[in-house]
Amino acid sequence: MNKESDKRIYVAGHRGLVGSAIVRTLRKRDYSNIVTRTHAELDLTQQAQVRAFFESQSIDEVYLAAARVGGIHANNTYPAEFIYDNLMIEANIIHEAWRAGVKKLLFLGSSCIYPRMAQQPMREEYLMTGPLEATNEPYAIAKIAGIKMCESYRRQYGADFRSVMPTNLYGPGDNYHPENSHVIPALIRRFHEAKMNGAERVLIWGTGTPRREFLYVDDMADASVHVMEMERSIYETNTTPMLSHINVGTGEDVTIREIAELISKVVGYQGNIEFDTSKPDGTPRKLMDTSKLARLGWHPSVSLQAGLIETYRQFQESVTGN
Ligand SMILES: NC(=O)C1=CN([C@@H]2O[C@H](COP(=O)(O)OP(=O)(O)OC[C@H]3O[C@@H](n4cnc5c(N)ncnc54)[C@H](OP(=O)(O)O)[C@@H]3O)[C@@H](O)[C@H]2O)C=CC1
Ligand SMILES: C[C@H]1O[C@H](OP(=O)(O)OP(=O)(O)OC[C@H]2O[C@@H](n3cnc4c(=O)[nH]c(N)nc43)[C@H](O)[C@@H]2O)[C@@H](O)[C@@H](O)C1=O
Repeated sequence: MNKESDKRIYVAGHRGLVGSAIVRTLRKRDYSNIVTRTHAELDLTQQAQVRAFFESQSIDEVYLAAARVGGIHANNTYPAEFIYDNLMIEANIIHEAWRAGVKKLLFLGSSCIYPRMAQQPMREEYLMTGPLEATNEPYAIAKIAGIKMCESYRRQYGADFRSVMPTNLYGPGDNYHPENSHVIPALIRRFHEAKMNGAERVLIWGTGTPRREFLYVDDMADASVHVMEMERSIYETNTTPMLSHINVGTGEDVTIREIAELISKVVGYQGNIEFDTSKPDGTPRKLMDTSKLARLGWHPSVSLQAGLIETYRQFQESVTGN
């Protein structure tokens, strides 16, 4: 290998929201040797397939952005798939990457690892200090297992396996399924369809009072590469062997009512917004304390309004074709 940018980097989940943004970011930074496999080519829940992949590919670094992902309804309806798939994907990739001598790995967790009623903003050390939110507990338990696997392989084997905890993400390439998606893509689609059909009202799930922190996916990809490019000694000085993850977010949150109003404006919908309180609210608030990553030199660059405008533009282009 002649130079840094030639190293073989495997991006797991490269067709997803975050994986595709990580690939875009790596290419922009002139990394030329990016390895990808579709779900059909490599089922990451299958250990034998994952072992054969790592044994044959001489991978230097891994971004682990493959996972079973969904919004509040999907997490609540398919808990078995959310815990099983995520545990298997993480266990297979982390273990087989270590066996094959991968030099560096980044695991993507989620802000739902923190206790439901955690003090706000949530600092990295609040992990496992209280009960989790019920609607996504199985997914959160799998994500906590991923963090602990990275810590364990670092402690026992000296593997340079790192973890970042993203807040709620959105952006081009999201999943726009009407029920199983996250709130931003769900509402972009609902407001867009209401505008096209001249509907008088749009229903928003829950009370509208929960607060969420939203980060544009290209910022997330940039933060991921920032954490991977950091010197090992800097990562280790800023984490501990038993608490080695780093939060990624904007440090600001809005209510679901506010995000609904903003999306309706961006889409240009003129009707009414109403709330369906038979649907769950989930965690009342999950605002990240992002001061650690800020001290390490990373800051978000895309505002919520600018990110929503670009996301809606791409939704119209790629999903609806108008
Ligand atoms: N979106 C968000 O708001 C947040 C996401 N995260 C985390 O970021 C990471 C990326 O999420 P995101 O990009 O949103 O998710 P997506 O669902 O958009 O992408 C996940 C990718 O993983 C692939 N995948 C899933 N299961 C398998 C499997 N068994 N074998 C091979 N590939 C598989 C999917 O392929 P296919 O579609 O073909 O199955 C898809 O390309 C995840 O770890 C997630 O937990 C964290 C916080 C918030
Ligand atoms: C990233 C994160 O995503 C999930 O957690 P969540 O933060 O609850 O994510 P959500 O985007 O689905 O909902 C946010 C809020 O928005 C409200 N809401 C209104 N109307 C719609 C709506 O139409 N769809 C959805 N999905 N939510 C809606 C909804 O009731 C809730 O109050 C985790 O399971 C887990 O996967 C995880 O880590």
